[in-house]
Amino acid sequence: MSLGCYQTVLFPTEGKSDFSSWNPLKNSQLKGNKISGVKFSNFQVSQRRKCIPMKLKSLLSVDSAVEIEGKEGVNTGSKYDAIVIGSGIGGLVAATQLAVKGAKVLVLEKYVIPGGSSGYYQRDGYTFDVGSSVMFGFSDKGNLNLITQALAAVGREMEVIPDPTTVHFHLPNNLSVQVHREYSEFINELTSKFPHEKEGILKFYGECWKIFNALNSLQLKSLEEPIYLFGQFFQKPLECLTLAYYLPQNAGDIARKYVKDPDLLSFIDAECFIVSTVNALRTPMINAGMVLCDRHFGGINYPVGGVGGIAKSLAEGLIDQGSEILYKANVTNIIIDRGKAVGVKISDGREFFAQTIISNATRWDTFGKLLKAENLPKEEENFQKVYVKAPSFLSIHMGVKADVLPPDTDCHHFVLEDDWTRLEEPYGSIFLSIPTVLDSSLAPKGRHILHIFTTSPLEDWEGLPPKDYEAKKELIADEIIGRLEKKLFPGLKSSIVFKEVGTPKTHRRYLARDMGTYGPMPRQIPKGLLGMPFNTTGISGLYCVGDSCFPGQGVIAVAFSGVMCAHRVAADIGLEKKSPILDAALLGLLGWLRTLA
Ligand SMILES: NC(=O)c1ccc[n+]([C@@H]2O[C@H](COP(=O)([O-])OP(=O)(O)OC[C@H]3O[C@@H](n4cnc5c(N)ncnc54)[C@H](O)[C@@H]3O)[C@@H](O)[C@H]2O)c1
Ligand SMILES: CC(C)=CCC/C(C)=C/C=C/C(C)=C/C=C/C(C)=C/C=C/C=C(C)/C=C/C=C(C)/C=C/C=C(\C)CCC=C(C)C
Repeated sequence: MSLGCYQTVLFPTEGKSDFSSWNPLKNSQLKGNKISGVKFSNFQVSQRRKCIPMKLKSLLSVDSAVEIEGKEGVNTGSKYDAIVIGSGIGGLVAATQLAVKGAKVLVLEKYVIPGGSSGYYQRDGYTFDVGSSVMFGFSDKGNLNLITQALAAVGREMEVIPDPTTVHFHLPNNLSVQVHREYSEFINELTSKFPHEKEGILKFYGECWKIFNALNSLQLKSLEEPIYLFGQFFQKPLECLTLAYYLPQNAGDIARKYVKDPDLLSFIDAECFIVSTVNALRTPMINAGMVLCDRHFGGINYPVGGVGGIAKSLAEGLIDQGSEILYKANVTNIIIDRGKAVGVKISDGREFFAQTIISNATRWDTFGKLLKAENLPKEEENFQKVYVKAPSFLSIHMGVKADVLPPDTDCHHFVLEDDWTRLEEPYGSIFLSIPTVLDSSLAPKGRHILHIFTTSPLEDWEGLPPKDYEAKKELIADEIIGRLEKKLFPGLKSSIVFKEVGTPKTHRRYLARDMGTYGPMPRQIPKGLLGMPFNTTGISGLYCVGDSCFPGQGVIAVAFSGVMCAHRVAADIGLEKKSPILDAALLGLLGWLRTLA
């Protein structure tokens, strides 16, 4: 089965390459501005693979993007309906949703391929996901399969491989829990470890299902658009009231209503930490409900060929709709005219203008770098009071000899060996994904990919001379790998055939995220999702999309923020119904509610 084409893209790690001299296409088959040849992989169907009937239409060739780079196709003087700064999944979903509503959109991306933290890179026959490989919202059922829906909106489908186990936890006191795809199997496994808490387990996860079912019954659009929101309240009053009830609540408080065992509460903390980088007491209950159930409802599904295919397909679909993407376009300023955002300037001096500007950069980057920090709107001040930047990550991408993994090894692991208090500490918890367990085509024959990551603050890596920086990378990576060798895979170190380490500086540089942050996290105990801003900002014509918008971190979460953003922008530029009076009332109400957080 042919897979489509891959361009070899390098994702150099800090200290190895200089960005200005970096030629990302040097290993590809590019000639001039065109891809002249592509690499097709033949698939070995993994035994665990059971494809959901979605056919892979294409993984994008980047021809169109490269042509745009040749300046054809982009009308720098003309007005677009929207300019999107950044092509992370949030930005791409906003852009494609707007394009299918009839808007003319220009996406400006600093890097050479789309996707941001959902991008990919290739080395020595391996295709590595830059970030996580745990894909929620990628099934063929319900209303919450937002990744599937975003692709379908622009006529794209991807073949996916169902993951039988979302994650295998390896926790203190030798607690090992596999989160099976089948809900009943997961509950059986958890209650077998905590038989005295069976009722509490059923009640806590039962509340998660109440939220999930309410969410899954709604048509998801902008919660900042009153005609839609009131319409949903009218059509589904119970479901909307359920969501309104849980909106200001956190998962940890609800867990404590039913569960007393401290190890079980710590397990629920670990469940939440994976999706919010904070413990359950600080994780909004709506987000917990969403992810702790979607993994059983639609299941976790891995895209054949790697996560990078999602962004590539969206970018291709966007261009099909008559909109445009310009790569290596580093936006340095948002242009404001009489208080309204009207355009952007990129680092080579070119300016582009549009009716609306949508920033997929983080709010810290948008309001700290692309706009002058002294003009920080009140709303943003409030956001920065309630949310801080989550730490960045140290990531290790490795190729290993396949025989080091025992048969039936799960794809995703979370490791915290001895001490629950280290859960949120830097280098405390280890995330491990082995996507080749599901899709063997991502690595050369007889090899597996191990993608290991752990939280790490940027401060740990600043100010080091290059030699010390390299030595520190080796030292910390060696320690993390050693822990995995001891806990999971004896002989791991000697099985390594490829290894590349990325630090928070790498994340900052190549994902253009302030401090290399993973996303926003609440400064203290939040009021659930109440304080999380939506897409409009204090500046007319300027919108934000991505993980510093409601509902926060996560690929599916930023996809939802993209859907919401496109709807709100479409209403504001006349492509969807709008009521100025109701708008003013709802936006005022939402602004006031956020001040309560
Ligand atoms: N790190 C991980 O492990 C990982 C992996 C996959 C997904 N995720 C999830 O994805 C979420 C982030 O998605 P997202 O859509 O918000 O953003 P993103 O950070 O993935 O993408 C933002 C994009 O904007 C571009 N950009 C930023 N500033 C720019 C500028 N000034 N000019 C031009 N381009 C610019 C970046 O290059 C990047 O491509 C995270 O919350 C995380 O949960 C994380
Ligand atoms: C006032 C008002 C407006 C109100 C009204 C009421 C209502 C109606 C409401 C509504 C609401 C809604 C609709 C909401 C929604 C929500 C959602 C959709 C959410 C979502 C979420 C999601 C999330 C959070 C996700 C996340 C995820 C993540 C982060 C992931 C990650 C992963 C990783 C890191 C990986 C791991 C790995 C290993 C283990 C290896």
